[in-house]
This record gives sequence, C-alpha cells and structure tokens, in this order.
Amino acid sequence: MTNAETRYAIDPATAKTLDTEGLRSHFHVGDLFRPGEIKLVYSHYDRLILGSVVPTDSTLVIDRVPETGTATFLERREMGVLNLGPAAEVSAGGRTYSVGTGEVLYLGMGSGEVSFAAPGRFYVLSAPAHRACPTKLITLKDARRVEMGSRETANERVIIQFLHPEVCDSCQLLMGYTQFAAGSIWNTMPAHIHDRRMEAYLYFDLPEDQRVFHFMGPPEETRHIVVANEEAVISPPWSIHCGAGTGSYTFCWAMAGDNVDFTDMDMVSMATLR
Ligand SMILES: O=C(O)C(=O)C[C@H](O)C(=O)CO
Ligand SMILES: [Zn+2]
Repeated sequence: MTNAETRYAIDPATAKTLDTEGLRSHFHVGDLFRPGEIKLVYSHYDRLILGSVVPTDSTLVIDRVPETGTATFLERREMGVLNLGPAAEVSAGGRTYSVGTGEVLYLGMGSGEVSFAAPGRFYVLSAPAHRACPTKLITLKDARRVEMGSRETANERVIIQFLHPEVCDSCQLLMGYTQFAAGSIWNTMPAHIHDRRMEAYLYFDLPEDQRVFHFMGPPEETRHIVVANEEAVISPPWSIHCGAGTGSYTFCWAMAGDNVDFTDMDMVSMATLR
C-alpha cells in the first residue's frame, strides 16, 4: 500500500503566524515506518519527496505515484535509499542490491520500478533529475567523513556523506547522516541557512521516551518542533535547521536545490539568533 501526501511551500512571513499545530502540519512528518506500507510525503520545496518503506510478508514496490504525473516514479527523478534495518534487498533496473544497515543505495533517473524486500526498514528520498547518473551502492567505508564540533560545546559529531560529489554523482540530491560523540546533543550548531537548497531531516536511533527539539525559522525569528524517534522535519530554504536531543540520536539530512556544494552555507552568528 502506498500512502502519499503533499505539503505545500509557504513563505517565512506566513510561517511566523503559525501556532504549534500549524507549524507541525507544514513541517513535521510523523507516522512513518508503518509495517507493510510505503509512505511518501511530496514537499513543494524543491519537490523533494521523503518517505518510508517497510516490507513485511511481501516485497513493496514504488512504481507509479500519481503525485509525480509520470508513468513511473523515477522517470524524471533520482532516489536515495537508506536502510535503517537489517541488510535487505532492493531491486531496480534489472539488478538487485543487498543494502546493509546504515548503507545508502543511489538510484539514477530512469531506473524503473523499485522493489524493497524484508527485513529492510528503508528511508527514501527523491528529487527531480535532469540526467541519468549511475546507480551505486555506497557502504560506510565508501562514504566521506567530516568531523565537527567539540565536547565543550556539546556538538562533537561526524557528518557521514553518502550522496556527495566526491562519493556519488547525482543531479541535485545530497544525503548522509550525522552521528554524535557520547554526551554531545547539538546538531548543526552554529547554525546556517542556504536559500539555494531546502533540507529534510529524519531523526532516528533516539530512545522512544526521548525527544529532539528541532529549531527552524529565519535566524531572527526561530521556532521549535518537538520530534520523536523516526520522525522527520522539512526545512525550507529560508530556515535554519538545528536541534538538541534530550537523549542520544542520529539524523539523516538530505538536500535538493540549485547546487550540490555541501559547503555552500551562510553561517549564522549566535548574536543574530532570536
Ligand atoms: O550536524 C551538522 O552540522 C549537519 O549534519 C549539517 C547538515 O548536514 C546540514 O545542514 C547540511 O547543510
Ligand atoms: Zn544545512
């Protein structure tokens, strides 16, 4: 079963008027990872689609999704698949890939239907593409690691880059996940924005009774969204995106937009934040 929903893009002035439920209805994505289901959320920010696929008794297939208006989902799109579960098979374009825990499969435009097998627990991201880049399975040892932060500022972490120009060619999808040293709780702090690209976060490996306080909004007008395990946040191009956890967590970040330059960020000084 495929369940797809659309989230429209709004501007910062409208976002400023929203209460907690209003903010959540635009930017928070819950109810992902239902066993036996595909759930997709189509964001009008750069037309990024995020979602989950949890096969159980039979394989689950993403093929035609009415929201894209194409004969097959990947006809004009590329896709990144992160497996949060045990190693499992993903098949596309006549080939089958065994995707291990924490590994990412990149599927190029025109790959056809994509079939997902148990016991995988898949987080999927897709953005419009303009050329067919080669499909590639990216393991942890292939990924690029960038160490950031320090224990003193509670933001010691490693950014593990999978869909990044130095690792895997893609049209506009950038993707990876960030892990923390024990005791560090702050992601993406000091904060930044990049009006050229939107971003989406999936928080995972967070104990069920803990939460991440995710911050969003223009630097001078921030709001928070409380996020539980395996929930996502859509970050508009005009927004900061950072968070602090009450417990340990990992998060998958992904971007789509005008460039694939991970370092193209406008840093925000602490003094600017409100
Ligand atoms: O912890 C971090 O810092 C990040 O992971 C940053 C995100 O990857 C990001 O915002 C990239 O633009
Ligand atoms: Zn960012």
